[in-house]
Amino acid sequence: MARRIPATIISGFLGAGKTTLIRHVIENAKGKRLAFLINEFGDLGIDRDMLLGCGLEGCTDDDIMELANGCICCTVADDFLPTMEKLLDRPDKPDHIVIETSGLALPKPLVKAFNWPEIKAQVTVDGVVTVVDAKALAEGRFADDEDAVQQQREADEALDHDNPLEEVFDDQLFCADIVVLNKVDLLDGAQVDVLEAELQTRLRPGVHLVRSDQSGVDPAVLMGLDKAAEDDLDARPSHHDGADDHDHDDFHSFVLNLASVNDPTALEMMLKSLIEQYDILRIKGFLDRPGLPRREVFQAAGPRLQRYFDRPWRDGENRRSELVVIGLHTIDEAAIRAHLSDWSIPAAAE
Ligand SMILES: Nc1nc2c(ncn2[C@@H]2O[C@H](COP(=O)(O)OP(=O)(O)OP(=O)(O)O)[C@@H](O)[C@H]2O)c(=O)[nH]1
Repeated sequence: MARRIPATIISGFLGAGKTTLIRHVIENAKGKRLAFLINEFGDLGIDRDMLLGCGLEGCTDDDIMELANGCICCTVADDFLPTMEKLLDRPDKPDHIVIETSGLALPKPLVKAFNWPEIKAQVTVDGVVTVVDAKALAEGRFADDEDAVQQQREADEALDHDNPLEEVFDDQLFCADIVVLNKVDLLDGAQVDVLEAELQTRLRPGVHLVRSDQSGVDPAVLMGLDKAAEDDLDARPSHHDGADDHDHDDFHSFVLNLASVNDPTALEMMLKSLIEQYDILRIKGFLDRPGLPRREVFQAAGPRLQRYFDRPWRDGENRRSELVVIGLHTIDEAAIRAHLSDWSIPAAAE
């Protein structure tokens, strides 16, 4: 058989640092021809646009393909396979394929898809890289809050008490060939030591863990693992083994269309308070700042916010302020929209 193209799957919970890692891989490609498939939860393709906005070589429309329509693990046949076929039909085949899954995706169904005959003949899963937000893990964001579970139990005996955040996080860890413990800059060394020791006990035997700040791991450490992950699915346990897909009804996302933002600090303060009040998991998107030539990226991963300017708005481009919000299915979208009514574009004008 001709040499198959290696594919690396980048997994990791919402906001862990997957796109940051992809950017780092692009910056350190060293002449390798890489193709990227980017998938995200929610209706706006922010990640791909953000990567294209960085203006790097290897960051063109052709290099970065988007897998739209929600979580890759549940849309494999509709979206992933046709996109891969398109990629493999190209005359200039890539040296390596990198796939960023959405933060809510289970990696295992995707790995499984590499056993489809059309794909298996040409591509193999070199490895699954799982990025972990060290700070979020230290804050216990993926573990059950015992008080909340108890309250729920008292309120409704029939409720399913599994924690969807923990399940997704576990599945991403169980499937990993290597784990990147990212955002260690937000913790002190002793905290990272404790976290790393605890995390290591949850990984499959032989899975290594590397620490990082800004996902700054040498791509040579992550790529070239040669694991052929599609051939050892049984070694990768999942909370969802036996089910065809997992329940994205556990999560909800919506898009906020905002007016031009004159006072970003006030907006930021409002969003910060909404994140705390409504336990928003992730916000990301772009802001239009009147009079300024560049669009502003806005990010929130849990309670931590970030803003920075990326590329200039293009001539004739519709300057829009759009943010994707992701939370659990219980998130009160109407209340969040009501709090932001002063910033919002009236529906008719959208
Ligand atoms: N302090 C700190 N922030 C980081 C680090 N890595 C990434 N971030 C920030 O965390 C936020 C989320 O990073 P992304 O790379 O977009 O995360 P992601 O996993 O691609 O997010 P989703 O695709 O939405 O799941 C951004 O604001 C990053 O700038 C890090 O090592 N330290």
